[in-house]
Amino acid sequence: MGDALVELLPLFVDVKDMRVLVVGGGKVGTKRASKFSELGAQVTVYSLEFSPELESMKVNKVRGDARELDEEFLSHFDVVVTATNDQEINRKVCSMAKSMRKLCNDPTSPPDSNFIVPIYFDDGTLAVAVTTYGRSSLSSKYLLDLVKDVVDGSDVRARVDAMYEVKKMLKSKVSDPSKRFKLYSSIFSDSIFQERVAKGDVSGALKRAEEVVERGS
Ligand SMILES: C[C@@]1(CC(=O)O)c2cc3[nH]c(cc4nc(cc5[nH]c(cc(n2)[C@H]1CCC(=O)O)[C@@](C)(CC(=O)O)[C@@H]5CCC(=O)O)C(CC(=O)O)=C4CCC(=O)O)c(CCC(=O)O)c3CC(=O)O
Ligand SMILES: NC(=O)C1=CN([C@@H]2O[C@H](COP(=O)(O)OP(=O)(O)OC[C@H]3O[C@@H](n4cnc5c(N)ncnc54)[C@H](O)[C@@H]3O)[C@@H](O)[C@H]2O)C=CC1
Repeated sequence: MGDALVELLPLFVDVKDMRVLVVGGGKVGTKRASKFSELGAQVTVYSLEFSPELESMKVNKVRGDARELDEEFLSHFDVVVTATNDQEINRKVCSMAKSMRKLCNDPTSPPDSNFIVPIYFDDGTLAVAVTTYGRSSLSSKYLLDLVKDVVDGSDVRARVDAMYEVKKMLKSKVSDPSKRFKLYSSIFSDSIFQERVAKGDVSGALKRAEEVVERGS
């Protein structure tokens, strides 16, 4: 586990309207089903038994034995999660899904997955996701908490907000993209701009950015 030579590309994916099959309706299956469902996916849970939360959740439920799943059934889905407590079954279903070029997450065996679900925060301005490739979820959570503290104790959100205003201003004022790209860097590293951002003075920072643009053109 975690030692497999698999390199993964981090992506932030819009799962809205995707068809997601969760095999196994226990604790882990419930977590995955509710996350995908919250984000607008069409979730089907296929399991021998369903947790009480799933019973009351608005997802499709199909009662059945995962040993009987076939390609015809899987062909109706874009994404598969194998979360039974039987590793052998999970591996078989995930392998079938991957051979059909589906995305498959096996939360019981990261090396058998072609995507994993990281721990993350997303406040709408910025998002950070962490994984240890299944080595230790608790350590991933520890790192994410450290990152959250750094974000909260720094001016990074104000920087993002100010630079977003700068981007809108530059796109409307400077038509040459190569000039714009130089200006992003000069503005970002300008000490007066930075001082105003640090004080939370986004409009003052934007004024300074405009001065940098006028000076440079
Ligand atoms: C690879 C991955 C699955 C994937 O591919 O998606 C995976 C794999 C495994 N985790 C296991 C155990 C635990 N998982 C948690 C918790 C979380 N696990 C999550 C993600 C992932 N877990 C994926 C990437 C993880 C990464 O790289 O960091 C989180 C972040 C998100 C989520 O699951 O929704 C959620 C945090 C929620 C929160 O705190 O907010 C806890 C702690 C707890 O329950 O409080 C424990 C017990 C202690 C520990 O392990 O640290 C075991 C069984 C080990 C065994 O059997 O002994 C396996 C399988 C294996 O290792 O074989
Ligand atoms: N990724 C993660 O965060 C974590 C992963 N795990 C691993 O995930 C696995 C599942 O854990 P839990 O959800 O806690 O187990 P659980 O016992 O709560 O749920 C298992 C579910 O699988 C279903 N199932 C079993 N055999 C089946 C079959 N043949 N066909 C259809 N459905 C079947 C059961 O009806 C049940 O709903 C375990 O192997 C565990 O090691 C555990 C904790 C965290």
